[in-house]
Amino acid sequence: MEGKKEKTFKFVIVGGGIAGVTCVEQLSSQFPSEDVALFTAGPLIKAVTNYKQVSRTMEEFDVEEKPSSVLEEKFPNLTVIHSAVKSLHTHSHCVETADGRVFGYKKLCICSGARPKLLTQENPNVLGIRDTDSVQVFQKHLSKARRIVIVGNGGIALELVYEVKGCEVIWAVKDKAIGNTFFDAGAAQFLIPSLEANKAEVAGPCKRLRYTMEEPAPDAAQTFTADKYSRGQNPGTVEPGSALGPDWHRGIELQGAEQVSHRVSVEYQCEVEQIFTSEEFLLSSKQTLEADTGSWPVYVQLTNGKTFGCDFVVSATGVIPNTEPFVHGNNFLLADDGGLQVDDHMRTLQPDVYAAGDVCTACWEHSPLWQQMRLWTQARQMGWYAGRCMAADVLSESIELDFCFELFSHVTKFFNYKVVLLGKFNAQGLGSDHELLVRCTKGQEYVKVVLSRGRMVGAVLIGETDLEETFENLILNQMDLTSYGEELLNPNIDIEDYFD
Ligand SMILES: Cc1cc2nc3c(=O)[nH]c(=O)nc-3n(C[C@H](O)[C@H](O)[C@H](O)COP(=O)(O)OP(=O)(O)OC[C@H]3O[C@@H](n4cnc5c(N)ncnc54)[C@H](O)[C@@H]3O)c2cc1C
Ligand SMILES: NC(=O)c1ccc[n+]([C@@H]2O[C@H](COP(=O)([O-])OP(=O)(O)OC[C@H]3O[C@@H](n4cnc5c(N)ncnc54)[C@H](O)[C@@H]3O)[C@@H](O)[C@H]2O)c1
Repeated sequence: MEGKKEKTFKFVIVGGGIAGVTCVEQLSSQFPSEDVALFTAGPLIKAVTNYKQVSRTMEEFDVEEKPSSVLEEKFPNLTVIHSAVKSLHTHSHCVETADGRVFGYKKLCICSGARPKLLTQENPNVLGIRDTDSVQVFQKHLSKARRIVIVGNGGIALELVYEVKGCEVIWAVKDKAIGNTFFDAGAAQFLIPSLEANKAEVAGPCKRLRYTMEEPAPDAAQTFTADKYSRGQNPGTVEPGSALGPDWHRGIELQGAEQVSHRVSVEYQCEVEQIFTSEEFLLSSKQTLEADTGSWPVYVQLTNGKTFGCDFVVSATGVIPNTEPFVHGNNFLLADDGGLQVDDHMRTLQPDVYAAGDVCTACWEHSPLWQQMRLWTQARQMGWYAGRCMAADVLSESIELDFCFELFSHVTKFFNYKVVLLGKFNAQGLGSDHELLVRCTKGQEYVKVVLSRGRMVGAVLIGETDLEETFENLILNQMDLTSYGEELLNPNIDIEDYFD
C-alpha cells in the first residue's frame, strides 16, 4: 500500500448496488452520528423504493437508479467516494482506491456484486448483459443483427428470447427443457407456446417487482446513447456497474435489423464446443453450416454437431462474484461458485469484514426450505441483514438469523406470466423423497406443488393463481396434507377458505 490514510470511517460499504445501498441505509439511519462511507465505481446508485412486505416472506419493491447525491442528502453522516476499491488490507483495516487514496475502516461490508461469466473474453462478438453499459452495447449490436445465438438457460436467456424481435434467435440450452434454473419440464411445456405466438403488444396485469431508471420517461421507447451513463463519465475505468433488474427491458428497444416479429429456434441438450471469428472459420472451414449461406462476424459450433453463423452471441451463462480486489493478500474463504463465504451473521473469515449480495455465498446451515440464488430480493435482504449484524457487533448485542432466510420466495415474470417460486420449488436436494402435484390450464396457469412426507415443501405458480399466500402458509406451518391428496389442487375448491 502506497498512500497515507486520509480518514477512518466507522463503517465502510463497497458497492452501490442494491446490497450496498440497503446496508448503507440501515447503518446510516441507526448510527446518525457515526461516519459511514460508500465506495462505488459508478456515478449512480440503486435505490429500493415503494418497499412492501406482501406476505410473511414475499416482498414487492421498485428499483430506481439515482445519483448518489440523493443518498448523501438523506444521510448527512454519509460520504460517497466515487472510486473503485483496488485493494483491501485487512491487517491494517484499510482500503485503497483506484485513484490511490487510502481510507481506514472499523467495520467493512463488501457488496461488489458479480459480473457475467462469459463463454470467452477473447471475442468482441460474445456479449454479456449486466449493467446499463452492457445493455447499450447489446442494443447497438442488435440493431444491425439478422441472427443471434443465445447460450444459457437461466433468467437472462428467458427474458431475451421473449423480448428480442426483428432478428432470428438460436437458443442453445444444456438441458432437455427451457428455463431449467427456474422450473421443470412441465412448466417449460406450458410456456413454450408463448415463444411461438406473436407477443401481445400490451402487457397484461401482473403483480411484480418493477425497475425504473431516472430518465428517460417510463414507457417511452428507450434508445441508449453513448454519452449518457457511459464509461465516458469515468474514463479509464473497467469496473462493472450495478446489475440491472426486474423489467430492465421495459421501454428499451430490443429490435434487430429484420422485419420478423419473433423467430426462436431452441437447440436442446447442447453446449458450445467452439467459437470462431469469421477469419478463423474460413481457415477451418470443415464444418457444415446450419441453414446458411454468406459470411457472419462469428460462428458457434455446438456439441450437437451443428454450427451457426450469427451477428453476435449472448453468453447468458451465469455470474462470477467480483472478489478480486479484496482477496489478494488476505485470508478469505471462497466458495465453489467463487463467492466470499459468509456465516449466519454475514461475516467473512476476516475480522470486521462482512459481505452481502451477489458477491457472497451463504455458507451457514440453510433452513431446509431456503436456498441462495443471486437475485434482487436476496441482495436487499442480505444488505439489510448485514447492516443489522454489523450494528449488533458494534453494540455487543446478539442477533438471530432473519426470518427472510427461512423460506425461499421469488416473484418474477417470464413470457409475460407472473411466476412465483416458493421453497424447494424444483425439489432441490430432495432426491426421490418427494411427490409432485400438478394442475395446468393451457395458456392460463401452471401450478406445481412439491410434497415431501405429506408436507408441502415447494411450489411453482405460473399465471394469476392467487395461491401464493395460502401455499406459503402451508409450507411454513408444515401441516400434514396427506389426507387431502389431489384435492389440494382441485380447482373447484376454494383452497384459501379450506385452510382458514
Ligand atoms: C439483466 C438482469 C436481470 C435481472 N433480473 C432480475 C429479476 O427480475 N429479479 C431478481 O430478483 N433479480 C434479477 N437480477 C439479479 C439482480 O439484479 C442481482 O442479483 C442484484 O442486483 C445484485 O445486487 P448487488 O448489490 O449484490 O450487486 P450489483 O448490483 O452488481 O452491485 C455491485 C456494485 O458494486 C460496485 N463495484 C464492483 N466492484 C467494485 C469495486 N472494486 N470498488 C467499488 N465498487 C465496486 C459496482 O459498480 C456496483 O455498483 C437480474 C440481473 C441482471 C443482470
Ligand atoms: N427474472 C429473474 O429472476 C432474473 C432475470 C434475469 C436475470 N436474473 C439473475 O441474473 C443473474 C444472471 O442471469 P443468467 O441468466 O446469466 O444466470 P442464471 O444463473 O440464471 O443462468 C445461467 C444458465 O447458464 C447455463 N450455463 C452455465 N454455463 C454454461 C455453459 N458453459 N454453456 C451453456 N450453458 C451454461 C446454466 O445451466 C444456467 O441455465 C442470475 O443471478 C439470475 O438469477 C434473474
